[in-house]
Amino acid sequence: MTFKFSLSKHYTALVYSWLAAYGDVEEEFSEQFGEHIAPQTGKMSSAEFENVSANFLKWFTSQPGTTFNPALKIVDLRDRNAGRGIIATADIPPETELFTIPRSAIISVETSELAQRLPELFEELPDAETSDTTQGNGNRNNDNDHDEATVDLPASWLNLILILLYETFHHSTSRWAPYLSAIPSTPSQFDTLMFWTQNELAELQASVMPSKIGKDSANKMFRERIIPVVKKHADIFYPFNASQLSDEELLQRCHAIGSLIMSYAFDLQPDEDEDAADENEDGWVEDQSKPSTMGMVPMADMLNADAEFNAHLSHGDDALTMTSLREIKTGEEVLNYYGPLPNGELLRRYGYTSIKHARYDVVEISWNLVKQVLENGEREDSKRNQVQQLIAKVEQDEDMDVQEGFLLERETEGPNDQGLYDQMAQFVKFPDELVEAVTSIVSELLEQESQARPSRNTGDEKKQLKRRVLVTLREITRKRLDQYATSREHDEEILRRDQASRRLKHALVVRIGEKQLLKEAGDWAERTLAKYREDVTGSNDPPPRKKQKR
Ligand SMILES: C[S@@+](CC[C@H](N)C(=O)[O-])C[C@H]1O[C@@H](n2cnc3c(N)ncnc32)[C@H](O)[C@@H]1O
Repeated sequence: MTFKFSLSKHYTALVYSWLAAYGDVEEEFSEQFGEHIAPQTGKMSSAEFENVSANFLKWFTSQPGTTFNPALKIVDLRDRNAGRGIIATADIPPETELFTIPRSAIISVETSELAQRLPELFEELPDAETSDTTQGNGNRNNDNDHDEATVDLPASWLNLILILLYETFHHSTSRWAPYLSAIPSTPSQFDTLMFWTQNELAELQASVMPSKIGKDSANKMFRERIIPVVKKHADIFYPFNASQLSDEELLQRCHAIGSLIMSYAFDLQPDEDEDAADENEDGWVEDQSKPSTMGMVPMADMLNADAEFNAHLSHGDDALTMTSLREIKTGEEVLNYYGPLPNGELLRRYGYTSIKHARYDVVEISWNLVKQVLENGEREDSKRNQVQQLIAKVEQDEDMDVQEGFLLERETEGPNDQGLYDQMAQFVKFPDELVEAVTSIVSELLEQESQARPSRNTGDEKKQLKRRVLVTLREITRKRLDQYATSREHDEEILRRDQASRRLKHALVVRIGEKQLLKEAGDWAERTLAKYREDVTGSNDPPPRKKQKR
């Protein structure tokens, strides 16, 4: 069986890591556009909510070529902050067709009225250069310095933003009206990091996630590449006689639509039997060399998701089909998969966290922190000078590329073909590049020491080196943990009390996950060190220390 990796959401997620961005947009949607904006699901009564779901389902099933398994039901999951979702109302066997969406029902360049009215727009937009991406799992030079991610959107993104601006401006006459009413459209409906206040973001403590939001460059992008297009073609974008939005209002509309695309849109791959994607040994297709267009896929985006999931979307020539991967029991939620994302990234892109995604948590270690630990490891000035010289040498070594920083992560396999995991994720090693850089510096230091005091040579230089490297790595995890204002235990206690706001809970899950990973990395260094401790004597290994945090 061949899966598209992350069931297509992966590309969306990657693309959005270019966008990575949204201003602290207050909810200021103009009254004049109220009629075009879907009601806020958060504030809707249950009856209204059900009504919107029912209208959407009726519209969906009336589209030529759609199917919807009668053992499914769209439900209100707002009591657990999960919006709409789909559950099974009867046991569903594996490999059962859940629903089918013909390509003609998807909102994309192929189906868009805007693309028919202004075809030149969709030929004009060149792909933006992706000079600095902020991909979630990539290494990045960051010392919790909160530098801003820069943003460049590929054409498929810009195209879909224009198309959705058009459709939402023309909501009441859009052929997707009942669908547009069922998906979010205002900033207050998103919990993605773009819409968090500074105080809320501060709850992420030393996580690098706030630095990845990139709202300034998103603003720039919208101002330069979207707003001028809408203004130039105002007669087409706005319904007849409708008043036009100010630049600020348009900017806010772009932010909401950008967030919608980030958390709802799919990349529309060609028929998966035809394309040339690379399939790995587990049957997961990990990359698409050239993702084609992006689209909003009604019903497929009503599914919530988790790291363990039970449904898969396949891309056929004429239609996309959602299929069960294993038995889905009565009452169980049908779940999609957004990819191997750490909770920080899940929160940034999708506005929620899940304990099952903790296996993918990561912690970034900046080169600055590594330097600090190496320098502080030496008490004498002369030795510190030596270390600084060695650090400078490593920094000039292009092969090492240390400025990018390093990523701590666990070893973990992907989900199996039932959407489950066969093994636990485990921390098994520090990043090779980090070990290499530290080893290169420590080995030269030891060499200099042994030349200065040949009488102290033990003949066990290799073990000595290994040990000093491990001590440094352990110290790096401690210093990185110190950058967080509170202890993991303290955070867990707040979560346990269950009185935190929704966003604080998400922040807690992210920072607890990162602290937990740092603990596992430190414990791993400690355990490995124990193997060498008895053999080697005479080092400046600082004694284990306990620092109390609140
Ligand atoms: C494609 S939509 C899924 C449908 C969505 N629940 C709705 O009401 O329209 C993706 C969004 O659903 C929410 N979501 C998805 N999976 C979730 C989960 N496991 N728990 C909570 N919220 C989830 C997040 O807000 C995410 O941005």
